[in-house]
Formats: sequence, C-alpha cells, structure tokens
Amino acid sequence: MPKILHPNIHTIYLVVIISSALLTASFYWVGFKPLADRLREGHALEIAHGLQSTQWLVQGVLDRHFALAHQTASRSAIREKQVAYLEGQHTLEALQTFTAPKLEDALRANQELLGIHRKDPLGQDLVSVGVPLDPAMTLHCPQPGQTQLQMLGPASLGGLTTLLYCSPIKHPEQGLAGWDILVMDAGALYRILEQPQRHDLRTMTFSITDHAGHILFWPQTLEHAHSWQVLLDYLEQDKATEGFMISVISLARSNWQVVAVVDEQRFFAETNRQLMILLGVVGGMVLLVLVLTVLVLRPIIRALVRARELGREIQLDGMTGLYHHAYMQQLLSREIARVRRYGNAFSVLMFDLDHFKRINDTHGHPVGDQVLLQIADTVRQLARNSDLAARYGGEEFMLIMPQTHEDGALMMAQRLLEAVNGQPFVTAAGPIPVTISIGVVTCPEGGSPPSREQLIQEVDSALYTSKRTGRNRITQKVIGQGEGVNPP
Ligand SMILES: Nc1nc2c(ncn2[C@@H]2O[C@H](COP(=O)(O)OP(=O)(O)OP(=O)(O)O)[C@@H](O)[C@H]2O)c(=O)[nH]1
Repeated sequence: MPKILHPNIHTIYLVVIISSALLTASFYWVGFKPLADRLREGHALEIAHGLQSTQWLVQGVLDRHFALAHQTASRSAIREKQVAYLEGQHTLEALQTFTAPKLEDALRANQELLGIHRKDPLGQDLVSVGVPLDPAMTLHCPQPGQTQLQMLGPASLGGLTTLLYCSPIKHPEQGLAGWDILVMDAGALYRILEQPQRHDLRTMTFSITDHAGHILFWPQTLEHAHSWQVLLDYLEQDKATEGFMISVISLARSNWQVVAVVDEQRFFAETNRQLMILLGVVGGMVLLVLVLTVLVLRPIIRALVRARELGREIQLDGMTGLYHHAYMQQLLSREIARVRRYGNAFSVLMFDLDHFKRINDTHGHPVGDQVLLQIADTVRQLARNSDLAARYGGEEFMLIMPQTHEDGALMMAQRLLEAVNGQPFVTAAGPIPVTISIGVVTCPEGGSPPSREQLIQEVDSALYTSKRTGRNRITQKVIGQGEGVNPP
C-alpha cells in the first residue's frame, strides 16, 4: 500500500535557503575571494613600484650632483690657473680674482649648485663662492687616501638642507691640483619623498637613511608620526613593528638606502572597506531574492499542496484513509486492463467483519468506528507497497494484489485472518475480539481476466461462501477453476 506523500512546504523553503547559501558561497569563492586576492597582490606591487620609482628618482638626483661636481672641478681654464698658482706663477689674490667670477657663473647656471669652496691639494682654502660653509663643521675633504669624487653628506646651511660633495681637481699632466667642496640643494630629494605623500599621507612613507642607521631625509610635509618611530625601531632592531611593512632598496655611489614604511592596516583598509561593501550588497541582494522568492512562492506552494491534498481526499475514505469504493472501481478497471495487456497474474481479496452489528449494538457506533480504524491499520501494515486497499463498504474491505499468484494471495489472506484473530481490538469499551471472513479470487498468469463486475461478483460470492460456511475463514477461487474454503 503506497504511503500518501504530502509535499512539505518547509522542505521547499529549505531548498530555497540552501540554494541561496550555495549561491553566496560560490560567489565568495569564485568571484569575491579571487578579486580580493588580486587587489591585495596589486597593493603589494604598488608598494614595490613606489619604492623602485623613488629609488630611481633619488639616484637620478645624486647622479646629477656627481656630474655637476665633476664638471665644475674639470673646467680647464681655472684649473690651469690653479696649477700656475701652485707653481708660484701667481699670487693668491690673482687666482681669486680670476677664479671667483667663473665659479659664480657656474652657480648661476646651475640652480642646484649653491656654493663652491676651492682648496689646494693639502686642503687650504683658496676661493669661496655662494653659500658659506659653517666654520663649526668638521669636514674631511680631502679624506686620507681618497682621490675620488665623493659625497660628504647632508648639512643644514643658510636655512637650507644641502648635500656636500668633495670633488678632486685633477690636471692631466700635473696630477692633483686641489679640491672643491660643493654645496648642493637637497630640496629635490624632499620633493621626491613627498610625491607619494600627495596621494596618501598616512599609509606609505618613503625616507632616505644611511647604512649606519641615521634618518637623513624624511618628508618635510609629514610630522614625525607613528611611522617615524616605526622606522627608528626598525633601524635599531632590524625588525618591522607589528602591523607595519618595511621595504628597503640601496642607492648606488653612496651608503644610502631608500626605506618605505607601510602601515598595512591603513593601506589595505580602503580596499577592505570596499570589498566589504561589495560583499554586503551581494549578500543583501541574495537575501532580497530569497525573501521575494519565499513571498512569491508561498501562496503558490500552498495552493499546490492544497490541490494535491484535495486530490488525495477525493480518492480516500474519510474515516480510514484507505481508497473509497468509487475510486477502487477505477483502480480495479485499470488493473484488469493491465493484466489483459501483459497477461500477468493478479488477485483480489475482499473481507467483511463478522457480526459487526453486534459490536455496534453492544458498545455503540463510536466503538465500532475504532475497530474499523484498527482493521484499516492492520491492512496497511500487511499489504505490499504495490497493493491497493479500499474500504469497499461499511465494514467491507477490498485489496487488489497485482502480480500475485494463487499461493501468494492465500498467504496474504491467512496472514490477515490471523492478524485480526490474534488481537483483541483495544477500544474505549475495552478489548473486543474480532474475526473476519475472506473471499479471494486469483486470475492466473496468461488467463483471461473477467470484467470488473464479474470479478467483483466472483470475490463477493467467495466471501459469501466464507460467511455461509461458518465465518472466520477464507474461500479462494481461481478463475477457470473451482472454489475452495480454508477454515481458520
Ligand atoms: N460503527 C460503524 N458501523 C458501521 C459502519 N458502516 C456500517 N456499519 C455497521 O455494520 C453493520 C453491518 O451489519 P450486518 O450487515 O448485519 O453484518 P454483520 O453484523 O457484520 O454480520 P455478518 O456480516 O453476517 O457477519 C451494521 O450494524 C452497520 O451499521 C461504520 O462506518 N461505522
């Protein structure tokens, strides 16, 4: 006997919710996460590029300074004059008169060149033009054993941050003719360091330090904020503070390096915020679709469920839940048609409660109803899924057993008889013993099944035989053969 399945509205909602969750999860894994990873990778590249371009720009300034210093020291006319002075051909005054205007010309021609202080090979001052040097400053130009152009380092002169270079004046034949201390404007370096700050003042700070761990240049527009302390800690301990990232790149021709301090949280905060907004919007949309789906589907599902229930109801007997008489007629006709086509065996069983009137009369109809319900349950339990059970009349039941031979049908009838016999039915009036009389008709395999009316008449007649011969028994008939009674 098939179970009646009612589609569960909660199951449908559950499916909708699970689908939405799967949709959200696939959006996260296939769309959102790769996007977030790419953006983060992009940020890492941004840092690397920022550092690289800063290094190039700073290196460009230093190279320009070197070129300028070299050029100044190798101007031949004043170099020759200086050699002649060293050989005693001129006075110092004559040298100064000749050299100073030419060096001043050089200052005018190169804005970055702020001062030139020319010395003899032993370091004695000869000529000075432009921004003066601080007498309190100890300058090692020339450095012992050094004959190359070199940077001396940054110095604050005349209210400006400058870079000092020590450049040898070399004569092709006479050798070393003296030294220039060149004062260069370091403003260009600040401008380079401040360039990234214009875009973002908080997250990425570039600076220039020397290998000894001194901060030489720091963006002038930026206060000594938290990242300054982070850089100091890094230079001291060679380790980045938690939440910060430090990238370093060395500069050629100096002991300098460009250092980027990145406030990771702030750097990624904007991206994270935008990603969260995106996730929120998509999540909200999924939720909205979910709610709308539920709202739209709800009445439709309810109507479908109700329609299905109604369909069932019109096939079923209201009290027992088995098929009712009229529907059983249809089922029987269908089964006979199937057997006529495929030639398989099938059996029909009909049974009736014995002396049921007595139960009703003695205990009342409600108690009789309780017995009928328990009979229906017994049939449901014993029948196969493929069997079709009906309450055929008041206390009369029918069971269609497709693909069931004579032996199988008798076995089923015996089980039913024993099941009813073997249990006193529990009712409001106490336990009541019940017996039934059964008629079974089998249409054997390959046989020609009778019409529906004839079949009902045959099974009814078999049932009548069971009643007539003493009740509580089975009468079996095989179409085309005789009738046999099986007492309990
Ligand atoms: N409680 C209850 N009784 C019903 C229902 N339908 C039919 N009956 C009763 O079933 C009884 C049938 O009685 P009878 O046809 O005389 O048969 P019987 O008393 O069972 O005797 P036999 O069939 O000859 O063994 C009647 O008392 C009906 O009122 C029902 O739905 N509920």
